[in-house]
Amino acid sequence: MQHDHPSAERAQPVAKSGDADVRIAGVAHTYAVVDGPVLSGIDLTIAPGSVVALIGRSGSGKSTLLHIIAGLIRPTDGAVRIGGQAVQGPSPRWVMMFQAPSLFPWMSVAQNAGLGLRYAGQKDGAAERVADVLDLVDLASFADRNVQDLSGGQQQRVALARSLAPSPDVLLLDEPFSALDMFTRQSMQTDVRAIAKRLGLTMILVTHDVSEAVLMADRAVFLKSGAGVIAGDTDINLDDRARNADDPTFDAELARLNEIYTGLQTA
Ligand SMILES: Nc1ncnc2c1ncn2[C@@H]1O[C@H](COP(=O)(O)OP(=O)(O)OP(=O)(O)O)[C@@H](O)[C@H]1O
Repeated sequence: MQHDHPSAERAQPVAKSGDADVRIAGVAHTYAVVDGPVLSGIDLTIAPGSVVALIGRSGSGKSTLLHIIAGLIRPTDGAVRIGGQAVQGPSPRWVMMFQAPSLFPWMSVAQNAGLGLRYAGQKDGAAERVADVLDLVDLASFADRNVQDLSGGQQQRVALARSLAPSPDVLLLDEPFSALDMFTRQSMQTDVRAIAKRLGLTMILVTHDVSEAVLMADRAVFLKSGAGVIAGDTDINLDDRARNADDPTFDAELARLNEIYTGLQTA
């Protein structure tokens, strides 16, 4: 595996994503089979090119909110706009990455990465674009390999390449690294943040792991279990060089966020 350094630092002709903000206004959601709202009165504006972590305990509605932002669930109330465009369904401009990479096992790495372009109807220059995104995720030399021969972390990189190929404005991550071992997870966290920053992507990440938020995000938004409301919202002011578990400022920021999180559970 070749991820000692973030490939995002390399100069490659990868198309920049358009800087897009995400505006969530008055979003509420109730599932038909569940008593009471899962989300209520969610107002949130996310700056273009920023990385926001949605943190909350199991069942607090994080995934529901992410699915609403992705256009995979229509909210019971309220609306989401991305770069000024109303979200009314899935789009290649806002793409979601899940915990399971769901690749086609009979296809090569490059073929899987190219599927994002096929879904988006972008045929022109597809081979070059696939080569660019595979380079971006450090898999250039794996292009012709069968995805079944890759490690879990490498398969997640293929899924990331597939998501990035159509040059989305917004990348939505639903705990995508939680099945990976600690070292692979940390390199993915660092690399994905670097890639998002390089491309100008707005990124929203769902996690219940506060350290993942401190490693990856510019801002943490806390959802409160039971109420389905935003109960905390704080900037994470860390230099990228301090975003590793060995840095004292990282530890201090982690302790500060843990305190907020713990306080919300007992309030
Ligand atoms: N499709 C669905 N139909 C009915 N209820 C659902 C559905 N999806 C989620 N729920 C319920 O909505 C609530 C919030 O679920 P959600 O998955 O959004 O929370 P979460 O914070 O992402 O949890 P986790 O961290 O466990 O994934 C839970 O009570 C869950 O059981």
